[in-house]
Amino acid sequence: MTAAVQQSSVRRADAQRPRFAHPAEAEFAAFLDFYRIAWEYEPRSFPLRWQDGRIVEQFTPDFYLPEQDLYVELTTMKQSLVTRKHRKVRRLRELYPHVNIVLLYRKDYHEILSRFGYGSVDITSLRPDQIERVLLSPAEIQRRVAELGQQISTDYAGESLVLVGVLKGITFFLADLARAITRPLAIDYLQLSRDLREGVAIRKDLDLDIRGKHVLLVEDIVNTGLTLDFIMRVLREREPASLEVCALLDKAERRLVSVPVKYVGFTIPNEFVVGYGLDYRELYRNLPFICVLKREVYEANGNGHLIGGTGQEAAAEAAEPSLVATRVEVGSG
Ligand SMILES: O=P(O)(O)OC[C@H]1O[C@H](OP(=O)(O)OP(=O)(O)O)[C@H](O)[C@@H]1O
Ligand code: HPA
Repeated sequence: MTAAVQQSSVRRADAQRPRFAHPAEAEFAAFLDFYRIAWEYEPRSFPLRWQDGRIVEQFTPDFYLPEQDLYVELTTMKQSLVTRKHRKVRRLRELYPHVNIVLLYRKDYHEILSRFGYGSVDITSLRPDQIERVLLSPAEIQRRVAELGQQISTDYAGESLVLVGVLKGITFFLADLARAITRPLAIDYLQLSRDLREGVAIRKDLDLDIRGKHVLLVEDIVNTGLTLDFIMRVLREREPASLEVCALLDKAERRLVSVPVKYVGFTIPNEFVVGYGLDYRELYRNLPFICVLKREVYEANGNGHLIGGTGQEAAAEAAEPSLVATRVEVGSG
């Protein structure tokens, strides 16, 4: 079964967009959309004062961010407004101590990202304006990894397995997936070398003997399928009890050879992506989200500003016909 999730799942179609009372609210909603943080606009009013059993004062925070169970009230630098809002927030906290609320100044928008697993956005000297678009937020990745872990745990009930990760893009996905699986498991790694003339070869082989074992091959991304096809043939010769594949990302449009990927995290459009283990010339693996970078970033790298090289590879990848603003699908085997 494959469930499709619109790329704009946390965004709203124009017709569904609320009428914002203030331009700053529309700007904040656009900021949240960019980082794929789910939001609701003014979903709840909190009574603050009563007289003769009637509500005489209430407070409706501007936004609710369900992923963090957090209300946000935006504020300006205007002192009279700030004082009034501080008073309302204080009162709300007294009356509803379990409600999380922050009063947010425009200059502090980016600070809120750390609550959503973004860490510091310029973690590798990457500025927000160098990101073309965020494809998958940390919360979306973690939710899907947890689902995959559950599904795999169910499918391997009563068994133990060997997770085989293909270095190096697998670094974070394998670490998270392994902890989401509740079956006993061993972890091993393969590393490949690629040579234009010689093709793909094993640079670092497994330490474990997988004969008679249930093997789950874990990949960060499948494009043409050529890498996976090669690895599957090598591993099958070792006669495991079973051999299945789990890939976080599937660029299905690029497939040249058919490969059986039983567990798919997300089917993504044909764009070059970085983050959460995926690199461009070894950079950006430590971004906690997955994004498409602006072309100028690759060009800067290609000129040797960051890590050297010609930058042609990713520029070529990035230049391939892409389905920008199409959708990300959540798939399962
Ligand atoms: O389906 P294919 O077209 O064969 O492409 C998929 C391969 O590309 C990526 O590796 P990459 O060369 O980026 O190495 P890395 O994991 O070390 O970053 C990925 O980890 C796969 O191994
Ligand atoms: O989109 C990608 N990003 C990073 N590394 C990759 N290796 C294959 N595809 C990709």
